[in-house]
Amino acid sequence: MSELSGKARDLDVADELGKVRAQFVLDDVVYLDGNSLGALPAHVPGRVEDIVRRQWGALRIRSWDESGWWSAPERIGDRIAPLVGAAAGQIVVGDSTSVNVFKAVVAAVRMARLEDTGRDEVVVDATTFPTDGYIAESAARLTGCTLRPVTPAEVPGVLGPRTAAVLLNHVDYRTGRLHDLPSLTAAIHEAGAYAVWDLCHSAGALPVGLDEYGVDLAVGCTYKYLNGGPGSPAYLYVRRELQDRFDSPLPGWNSHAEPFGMRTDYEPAPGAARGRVGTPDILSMLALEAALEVWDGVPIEAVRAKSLALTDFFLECVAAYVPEGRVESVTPVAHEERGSQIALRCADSGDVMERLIGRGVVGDFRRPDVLRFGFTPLYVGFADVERAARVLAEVLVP
Ligand SMILES: Cc1ncc(COP(=O)(O)O)c(C=O)c1O
Ligand SMILES: Nc1c(O)cccc1C(=O)C[C@H](N)C(=O)O
Repeated sequence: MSELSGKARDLDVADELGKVRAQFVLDDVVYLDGNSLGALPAHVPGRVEDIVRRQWGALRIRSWDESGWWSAPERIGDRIAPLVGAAAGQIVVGDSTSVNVFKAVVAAVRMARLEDTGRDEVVVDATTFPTDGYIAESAARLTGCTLRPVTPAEVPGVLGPRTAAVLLNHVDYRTGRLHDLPSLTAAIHEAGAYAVWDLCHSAGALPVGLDEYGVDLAVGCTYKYLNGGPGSPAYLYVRRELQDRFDSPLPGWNSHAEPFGMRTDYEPAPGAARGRVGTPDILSMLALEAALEVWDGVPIEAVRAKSLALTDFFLECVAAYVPEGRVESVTPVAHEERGSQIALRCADSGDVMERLIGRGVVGDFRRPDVLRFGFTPLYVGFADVERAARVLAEVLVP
C-alpha cells in the first residue's frame, strides 16, 4: 500500500461523516460530480412510490390538505433554512433557479427604487454561470436599468448611488472560488443597494450565514449538494424585514393572500409565500423533501471541515502523482476562498475527462479547458480521492 493510500484509509477511519455514505445509492464509481447532480438517497424511491400510489393514486385531490401538498413550499424551505443560516419563514421552494433569479433581481430593483428612483444599474458577476447573466440582462432591460458585468473583485469599485441591485455567486461554478459574502454584502449595503446571492454551489457544502450577514435575497438549486434529484425545485430566500416590500414580477395565484378567493385584484400573501408563482411541482418537491432527511443530525460545519480536508487531500495526491506542469489548479489554495470543488486546467481536458469517466472516475469538463471535481462530503471518502488522483495521473500519461 502506498503512503497516500494508507493516509486515505486512516482519514476514512477517523471520518465522523463516513457512515452517512451508506444512505446513498452508489456503485464502484468514484462520483465527483455531485456539484452538478447529487447522488440518490436510498430511501427516496420508496417514498416517491408512496407519494404517487397512495397520495396521488388513492387520496387524489384530498392530498392537497391531508398529505401536506399545499404547504410543502414553505415547509421544505424551513428544512433548507438551517443549512444556509436562515431562521424559519424566509425560504420558499419552487420553480427553477433561473426563474428565482428573475424574481429576485427585479424585486431588488423595485425595492431600491422605493427609496431612490435614481438607482438604475444592476451589477452582475461577469464570470457567472450563464443563466444568471442572461436573466440579469433581461431583468435590467425590463426595469430600465443598465447592466454592469464585472468580476466579483471589481464589485466594490463600481458600487455607487446609481447601483440598485448586485447579483453574485457565492461559489464560482467553474473555478470553485468562494467569494467573500460577508464583506461584499456589507459593501453593497454601504452603497445603499440590494444584494442577491446565488447559492447553487455553496448550499449543502459550507455554511452560508444568510441571516448573520444580512443578505437581502438569495436563490439556489437543490439538485447539487442537497441531492434533490434531476430538476428538483429551486428556492428563494427573502429576508424577513424585506418581505412586505417584496414586489414579485411574477405574481401568480399561489402567492395571493387568498388563493381560493379567485379575486381579480392581486393582494400578495404575507411571508415567504409571496415568492410563489403557480402550482408547485409536487412530485419533485416531495422527492426533495425525502432526500433532505439525510441531513438529520448532520451539522453543516462538519460538512465544511470534511470538504476542506477532501479538497486538501486531493491537491496533495495530485501533486504527488501527476507530473509537474501537466495540470494547473485554478481553485484557490486558501481555505477561505475555496468551495467544495477543485478545477484543474489542462490542454486536452475534454479528452482527459472522457478517459477518466471510462476508468470509473466521474467529474465533468467545463469549457474551455477545465476538469471539474466536486466533493460531496456526505458520500465522498478519502480513498475515493486518492483513487481519483491516481487514475488522473494514469490517464494523463501520453
Ligand atoms: C450558479 C448557477 N446558477 C444557476 C444554475 C442553473 O439554474 P437552473 O436550475 O434554472 O437550471 C446553475 C447550474 O445549473 C448554476 O451553477
Ligand atoms: N442543471 C443541469 C442540467 O439540467 C443538466 C446538466 C448539468 C446541469 C448543471 O447543474 C450544471 C451546473 N450548474 C454547473 O455548474 O455546471
